[in-house]
Amino acid sequence: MSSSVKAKASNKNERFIYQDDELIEKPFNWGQLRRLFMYMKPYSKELMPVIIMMILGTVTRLGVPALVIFAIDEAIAPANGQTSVPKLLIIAGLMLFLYIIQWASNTYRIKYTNIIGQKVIYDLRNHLFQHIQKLSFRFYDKRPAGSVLVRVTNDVNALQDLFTNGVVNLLMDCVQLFGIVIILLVWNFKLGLAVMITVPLMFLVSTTLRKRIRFAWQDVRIKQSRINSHLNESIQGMKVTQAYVQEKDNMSFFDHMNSVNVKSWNKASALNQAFGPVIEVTSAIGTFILFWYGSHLIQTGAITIGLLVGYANYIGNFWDPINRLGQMYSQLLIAMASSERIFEFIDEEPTVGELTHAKPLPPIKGAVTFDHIVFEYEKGRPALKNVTIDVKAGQSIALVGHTGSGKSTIINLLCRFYDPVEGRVLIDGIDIRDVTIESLRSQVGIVLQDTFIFAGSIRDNIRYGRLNATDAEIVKAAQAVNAHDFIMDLPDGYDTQVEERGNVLSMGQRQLLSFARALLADPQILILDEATASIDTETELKIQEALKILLSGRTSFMIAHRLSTIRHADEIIVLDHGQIVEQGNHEALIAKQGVYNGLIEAQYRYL
Ligand SMILES: Nc1ncnc2c1ncn2[C@@H]1O[C@H](COP(=O)(O)OP(=O)(O)OP(=O)(O)O)[C@@H](O)[C@H]1O
Repeated sequence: MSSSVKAKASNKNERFIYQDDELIEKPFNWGQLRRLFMYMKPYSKELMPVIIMMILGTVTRLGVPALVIFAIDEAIAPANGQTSVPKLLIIAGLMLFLYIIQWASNTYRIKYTNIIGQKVIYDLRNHLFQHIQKLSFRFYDKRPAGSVLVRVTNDVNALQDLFTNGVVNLLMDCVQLFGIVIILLVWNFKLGLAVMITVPLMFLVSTTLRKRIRFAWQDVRIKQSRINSHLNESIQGMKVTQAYVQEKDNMSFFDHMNSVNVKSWNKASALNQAFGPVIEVTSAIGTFILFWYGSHLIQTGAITIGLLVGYANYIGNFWDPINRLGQMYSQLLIAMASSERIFEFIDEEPTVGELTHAKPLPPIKGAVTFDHIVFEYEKGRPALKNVTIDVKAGQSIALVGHTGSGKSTIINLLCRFYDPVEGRVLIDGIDIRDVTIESLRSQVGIVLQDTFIFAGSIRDNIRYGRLNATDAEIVKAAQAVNAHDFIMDLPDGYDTQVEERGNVLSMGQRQLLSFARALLADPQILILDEATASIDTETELKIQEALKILLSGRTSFMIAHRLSTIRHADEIIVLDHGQIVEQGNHEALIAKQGVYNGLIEAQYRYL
C-alpha cells in the first residue's frame, strides 16, 4: 500500500483515504481561468476568423425576428390594410439569405473551434506529461500512481468540452444576449424593461444554486479520482489479492466507492437540472408580462402588432443563451476543479532541481566521494547519518547490511534521485548538484531491484539503454550477459513483443534484459541494486564472468543480499541504521569477526 494512503480503522468501507485528492471549497479563481486561457494564445490567429464567423452567425440570427416585424407591419397587416405579396416575397428571400449565412458561419465555427480545442488539449496534456517526468522521486513517494494517471487523462479530458466549444459558445451567448437587450430597450424602452424585470430574480436564485453546484462537481472529481487510484492499485496488486483470496473484500470496498461516486454524480447533476426550471419559470413570467403589457401598448397605439410578435421572438431567443450560460457555468466549474488539480502538478517544483548555471558533466573517470552525507526521506527520520565514502575510479564497491540499513539510499543519492540534507556527493571532484541531471545520469548506469520492462519488442527494451545502438550492438550486449540464448528461444527472437512490466518473462529473464540494457549504455559508473537476486546460481556464475570483463575499468556499486556475489569486490561497505560500521575487503572483514562476518555466518546457517 502506498505511503500516501492512510489507514482508517473506523469503517471497513473507508479503510483507505487517498489524501492528496481531498479538495476544499475555494472561491472562483479568475487567475486560474486566465492561466487556462493562456493555452489558447498560440492559436489567437486561427481563432480570429472563428470569432468573426460567430459574430456573423449571431447577427444574422438576430436579424430574423426584425424581418418578422417588418413582414407583419409592412406586408401582412400594414397600416393601410393592403397586404403586399411582392413585399412578403422579398422579405422571405432576405430571410432565406440570412439563414444560409447563419448555416455557413455555424458550420465554419463548429469545425474550427473543435480543431483549435483539440490542439489546446494536446498542448496541455504534453505540458503536463513533460512536467511530471521532471518531478523527483519525492513527488512519486507521496502519490498513488492512479492519482497521477487521473490528472493526465480524466482531468485533461474534463477541459476538452470547455476548449472545443465552450469558450466560443460562451462568447456567442454573451454577444446574443447583449444584442437582444439592446434591441429590446431601443425599440421600446418600457416594454423591454418590463419583459426583463424577472432577470434579477433569476440571478438571485441561480447565484445560490451556483455555489452548491460548484461544490458538488468538486466532490464528483474527488470520488472519481479515488476510484481510479484504487483501481490502479487493485490491478497492480491483483496477484496478491487473488493469492490471499481477498476478492470479496476488495469488491465490497470497490462497490462502496463506486456507489459513493454514483451518489455524488446524481447530486451534482440534480443540482444542475435545477437551473432549467428556474429559467422556464422566469421565461413564462416574462412572456406573460410581454403579452399583458404589450396588448395594452397596442391598444394605446404605442407599438404595432409586428413589434409585439418580434419581441415574443426575441424573448424566446433571450432565455436560451441564459439557460446555456447556466449550463456553461457548471461546465466551467468542472473545468476549474480539473484545472486546479492539473496546475497543482504543474506548479510542483522538482525537489531535485537544476541550478541555472549547471554545466554538463564532462566525460568522467569514475572517482566518487560521499562527503559527510546526512539524508532523510521524512523529517526527523534519518536514513543516512554522516556517511563518508571515497571511491577511486575503477573500483568495485559492495554495499551490504540489514534490510533498511540505507544501501539503496546511497545509490539514490549518487543518481541524484534525491539531494542530501547535508554533505556532498562528488564525481571526479565535481559536486553533482552543479552539473546537469542529464549529463550525470547518462554516465551512471543502473540496474534496479524492480526491473521495468516496457511494452514493445525485446530489442527495443534493450535499446532503451542507448537509443542509437545498432542491432549488432544489441545482440553483443545480450550475449555478454547470457541473455542471447533465451531470447533466441522466444517465438520471434529479438522481435518478440513483451507487455508492460514484462509479464511473459521470468524474473531472471527480465533481469538479464535489464543487464543488457545497462551494458549497452556503457556507463563509466555502474550500479547493480540487488541485480543478481533472481538469477539461478548457474546463470549467476556466467553473469559474474561477464561482469568481470564488463566492470574492468569502470567504477561499480553493487548491492546484494547474496553475499557470495560480492566477495571479490575491492571494498565492502557494511551499513547499519544509516551508518558505516565496517569497511574493507572480504578477507579483512572476515578476519575482523565483526558485523560482516556475522552476516556471512547467518547466511550459511540457512544453506
Ligand atoms: N521513499 C521512501 N520514503 C520514506 N522512507 C524511505 C523511503 N525509501 C526508504 N525509506 C527508509 O529509509 C531507510 C533506508 O532505506 P533503504 O531503501 O536505503 O534500505 P536498504 O538497505 O536498501 O534496504 P533493502 O535491503 O531492504 O533494500 C529505511 O528505514 C526505509 O524505511
